[in-house]
Amino acid sequence: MMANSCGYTIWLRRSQNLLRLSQLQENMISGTHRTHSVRNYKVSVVGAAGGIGQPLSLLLKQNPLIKELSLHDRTNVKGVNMDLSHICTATKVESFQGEDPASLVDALHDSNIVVVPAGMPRKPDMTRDQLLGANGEVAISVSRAMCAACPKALVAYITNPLNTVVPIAAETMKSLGCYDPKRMFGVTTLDIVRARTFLAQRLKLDPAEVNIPVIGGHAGITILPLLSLCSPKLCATPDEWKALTHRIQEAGTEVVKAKAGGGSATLSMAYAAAHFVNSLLRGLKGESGVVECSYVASDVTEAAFFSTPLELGPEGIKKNLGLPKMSDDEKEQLKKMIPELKTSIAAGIDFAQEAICCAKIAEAEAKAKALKKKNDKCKKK
Ligand SMILES: NC(=O)C1=CN([C@@H]2O[C@H](COP(=O)(O)OP(=O)(O)OC[C@H]3O[C@@H](n4cnc5c(N)ncnc54)[C@H](O)[C@@H]3O)[C@@H](O)[C@H]2O)C=CC1
Ligand SMILES: O=C([O-])CC(=O)C(=O)O
Repeated sequence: MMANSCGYTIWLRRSQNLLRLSQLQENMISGTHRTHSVRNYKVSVVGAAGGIGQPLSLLLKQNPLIKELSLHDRTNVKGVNMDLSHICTATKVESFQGEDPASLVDALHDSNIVVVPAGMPRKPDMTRDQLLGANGEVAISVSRAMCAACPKALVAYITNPLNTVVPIAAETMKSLGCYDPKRMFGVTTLDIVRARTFLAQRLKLDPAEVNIPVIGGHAGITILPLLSLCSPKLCATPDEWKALTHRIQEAGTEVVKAKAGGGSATLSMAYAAAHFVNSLLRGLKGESGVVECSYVASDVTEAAFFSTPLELGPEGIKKNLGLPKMSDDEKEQLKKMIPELKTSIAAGIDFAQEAICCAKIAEAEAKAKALKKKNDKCKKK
């Protein structure tokens, strides 16, 4: 009896420690204390069975603000759902599988946030732009489903080429009359995660102590880390400065090369996206002072989409904080990236317009077919 009760006490202590650990993890992810949080939101992940989708869903299952996690993928998502649903957090998980638009509409129904890591990753020697043919359609199907299922949700795209995918989504939602630029985001958080990591290595600090804005877009020279604003201050030679900027801009390619045909960044991206989704949730619940950089519709430069620090709120973007103060060299780099961003944005608008046109033709053809069928029936009578 004594031994049993002693064993039970040890077990209880251990499980309390376990609980404490998971509470700690939740707090780490959320930046909030569990007792002050409200588990109130539905978050959907499109592409949940993929390299990013799975670890992202695992992290979101631990977020104390999420009541319901809805997983969608074309394939293999049922097992991911079963697996996650055994984790002892109160977040309810459900899954929807299939290529048909109806399964996506069902998955997204009444979501507060839709996060999209669906689509093909790069292989070595590919540019992100080369993914447009394979991935452009993702933004169209998600936009259509959102207009039907959750027109007021915030949407966070991860899918590449991000600089083009977000304009495709915006154009598609516009054509359906449900576009709200305050609610659409391209996730560039991984660039900031990387910048903080590399700068912390250089400064010999904990990355948690390092802050830096990264503006622009999410490909090559359109990724502009503002090293002049690094906190704590970075003292380095111009060559070191250049090398650090280049490393941050090409970090995605570094991972693609290291994975040697096995895809691109997944775990660091899942970490970055979980952080970004948590910031969106904190904004939704009315927390003040939540600021993230993200690629959004913008009028701060000549590019119609651009990432700058944004204050987040219950409606998505509360305030675009605009371009931070830059050094002369950073201003030059900004000038150089704008034509590339404009080209990527124009490609997105063209892609969406073509799809809108095809959809209209298909709709007209279906109507004509139905009318002909009706006329033939009448003639027979
Ligand atoms: N924004 C960023 O910083 C980053 C973006 N990415 C991008 O994220 C995307 C996903 O990467 P991974 O997870 O590594 O790829 P993956 O191939 O491992 O997973 C993609 C998943 O999406 C699913 N999928 C594809 N089309 C779909 C559709 N129309 N509807 C529903 N599900 C669909 C697939 O079945 C698969 O499970 C890629 O385009 C990649 O380039 C990757 C890293 C960083
Ligand atoms: O490089 C890629 O293709 C994936 C990506 O966007 C990143 O890791 O930054």
